[in-house]
Amino acid sequence: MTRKAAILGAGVIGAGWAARFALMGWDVAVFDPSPTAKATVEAALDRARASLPALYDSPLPPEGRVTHAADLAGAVRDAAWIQESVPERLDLKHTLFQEVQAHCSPGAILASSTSGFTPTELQAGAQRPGQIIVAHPFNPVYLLPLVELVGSGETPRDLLAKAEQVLDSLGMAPLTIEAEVPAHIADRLLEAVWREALWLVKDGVATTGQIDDAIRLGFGLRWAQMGLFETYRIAGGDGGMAHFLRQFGPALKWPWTRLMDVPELDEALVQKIAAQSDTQSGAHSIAELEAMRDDNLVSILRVLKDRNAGAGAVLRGHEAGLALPAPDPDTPAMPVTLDRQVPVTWVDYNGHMNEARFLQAFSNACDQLLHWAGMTPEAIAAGHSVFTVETHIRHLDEVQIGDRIRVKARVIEGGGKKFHIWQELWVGDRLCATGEQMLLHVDLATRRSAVPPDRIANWLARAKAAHADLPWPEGVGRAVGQRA
Ligand SMILES: NC(=O)C1=CN([C@@H]2O[C@H](COP(=O)(O)OP(=O)(O)OC[C@H]3O[C@@H](n4cnc5c(N)ncnc54)[C@H](O)[C@@H]3O)[C@@H](O)[C@H]2O)C=CC1
Ligand SMILES: C[N+](C)(C)CC(=O)CC(=O)[O-]
Repeated sequence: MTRKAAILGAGVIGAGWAARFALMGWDVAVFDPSPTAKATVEAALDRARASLPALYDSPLPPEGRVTHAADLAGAVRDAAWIQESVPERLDLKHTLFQEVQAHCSPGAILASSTSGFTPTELQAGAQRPGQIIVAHPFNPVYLLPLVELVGSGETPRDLLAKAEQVLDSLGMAPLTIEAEVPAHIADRLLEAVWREALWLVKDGVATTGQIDDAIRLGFGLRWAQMGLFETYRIAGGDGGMAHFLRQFGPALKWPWTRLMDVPELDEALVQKIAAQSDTQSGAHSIAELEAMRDDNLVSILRVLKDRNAGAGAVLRGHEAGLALPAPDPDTPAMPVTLDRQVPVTWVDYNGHMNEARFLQAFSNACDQLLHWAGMTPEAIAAGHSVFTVETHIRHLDEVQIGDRIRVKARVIEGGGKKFHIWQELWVGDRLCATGEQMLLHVDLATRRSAVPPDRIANWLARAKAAHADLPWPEGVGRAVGQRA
């Protein structure tokens, strides 16, 4: 499959898709007649570059090329994935699909971002109905993994399977929905909450700020990691879900909510909500709010990744496929042991990468080298590990948020009980830090030093021999306060 995506409509959602595809290495052709489309895509790319790579501890593929096509035919030609994100109007989408199918490959995936239309509605009047599916994303598309994937009876199963594969490769989480219903799953839930929130404001029960606090200070934190059913199972105590349903079930019929009743969005209500929203958030521009949202999402997602929970589990799975290739230990060059972007969470009050993060980078890079040498989770489970006994870090230049850092390693001593490693942290051609560490191989049963298993010993001894003729690094063996 060629890795070219066509993005039709480049507003909030189309620009987000363009950024997600491009940062995952796809070439992207955008078609949107609006004179502001280019700027919207550029802004989304900037936000994505500042956030998406920061989710990962491995390098993303080289960024794809983003071009703006003069016409729709030029955009969709040769594209393997065509993503429609024009306004939510069925007539507009029908006209667009007819033109797309006249020019695109019949094998291409033709996906709609629609929030509410079903595939059967979208396919009406199409030349090849089975080619059109729903791939409903969430804003910001370059950070949130969920995509609701829906086909109709006309949709070949292998097309959905292919779509799932592509979305997986983009680091996204396709949720394939068998039933065709208006608004799929997530927007039905969101609409119920949204309707209720509008009533609370209209009835003067709560302000927009109070409602947002009620979500973000409480159940919003639970939903990000456990969703609704798992959370309520716990709320049933040891009696679990059955007890929860018996206890709170009756409230559903009292009822606590306004159910399907929709408040009239007359000018007075629009003004009331808009004024409250201005008071709540008007001090910030939309761009500032987007940056805050993205920084917070990156931090939340990274914590979830560490805990392998919720969307963090998706990230982990995707990252496993992005790992650096293992080097040949006999190569007479320092291998790159870490290649990543500096995330916002690594920056301190001085506005640069905090000293503790240099140790983290060197520690992760050292673990990577040892992993290549054979110190795998299985080897560790069998009792073979290392303990660090000494570390010396020199900070030679500042590292900023978003910088791409590369660590290179040299094995000075290896193969026996001692493992002496020299590491250099580079940003482009700037050497920003060096780290020198002495580690001891240990037997985890006795927790005392021991020679490593042959496989690990041989790999490290070969790397040491391969590195031996490299120029001796300036700074090896330095101590704090040493006279020049
Ligand atoms: N905004 C949101 O939160 C979400 C929206 N969606 C869905 O994504 C779709 C797009 O929504 P938004 O990005 O919010 O809309 P938007 O209004 O921000 O962007 C729509 C873009 O389509 C362009 N456009 C209009 N006619 C076109 C045509 N014939 N060919 C190419 N481009 C054309 C417009 O110039 C505009 O840039 C809708 O179907 C919506 O339901 C899905 C998930 C979330
Ligand atoms: C408001 N909306 C229906 C367009 C929202 C979505 O479709 C998904 C989202 O990102 O919340």
